[in-house]
Amino acid sequence: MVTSTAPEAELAPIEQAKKRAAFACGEKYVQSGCRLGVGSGSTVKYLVEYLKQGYQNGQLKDIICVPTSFLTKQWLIESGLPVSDLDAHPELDVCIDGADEVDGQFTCIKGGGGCLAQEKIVQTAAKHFYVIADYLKDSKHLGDRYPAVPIEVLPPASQPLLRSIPRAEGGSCQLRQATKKCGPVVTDNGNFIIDWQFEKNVSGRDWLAIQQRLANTPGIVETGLFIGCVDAVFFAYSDGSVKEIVNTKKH
Ligand SMILES: O=C[C@H](O)[C@H](O)[C@H](O)COP(=O)(O)O
Repeated sequence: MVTSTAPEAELAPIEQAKKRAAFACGEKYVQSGCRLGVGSGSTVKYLVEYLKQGYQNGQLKDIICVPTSFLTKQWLIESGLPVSDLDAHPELDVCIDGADEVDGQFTCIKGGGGCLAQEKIVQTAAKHFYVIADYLKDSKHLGDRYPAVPIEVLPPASQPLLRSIPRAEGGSCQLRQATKKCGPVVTDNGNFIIDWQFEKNVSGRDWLAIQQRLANTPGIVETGLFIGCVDAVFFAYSDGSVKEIVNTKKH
């Protein structure tokens, strides 16, 4: 078992939860020789810390890390971990990523940090997909915790899509704006993000059908809906416990 050397007591409770989820998942599903997709976001940062410790102390040998974003790639490089890509390693053993929300059917919303298209590509290349999350992401119904589905779009399609998505699916759409730059957020792929605020409390919503309609719409690159792909979620709770919830439908 790889142990943490970071002063966990100094972390805020929510950060402690993220770290526990990441370390628990790493301990169970990352072994020497693993070809690993490494997701994006603040929870994944702790996974990178876990990998760094294991790699440096020799408990994780010959691992290959395929990042899902520019920032994750930088973290991996700074940590001295072996970084590759899908050109060199098109098939991965495992992908581990965070999420903005995970519902009772293991459907996830991702992309709150603007990363979703590369995440989905890397996830799809992996045999197994594990989500690491703190207790704020655990929901019964999608939308209980996170208010919108991020959608990556080609810039020339953004204005028509801001109108056509709510017309077709209800709710409302906003072009995500940058905070320290004038204008919209630009993704790692040079695209924009539309946040689709869907209507809440719609019973029996078919997320798969919605995903398929959106994915078939010209100009939409990918959505932050991850459906039917999660093997297990590691939720870390405020009492310090971590629970692995296995998706029995995938096993
Ligand atoms: O765009 C970002 C990614 O989809 C993240 O995995 C997701 O937003 C969760 O990030 P965090 O661990 O920071 O809550």
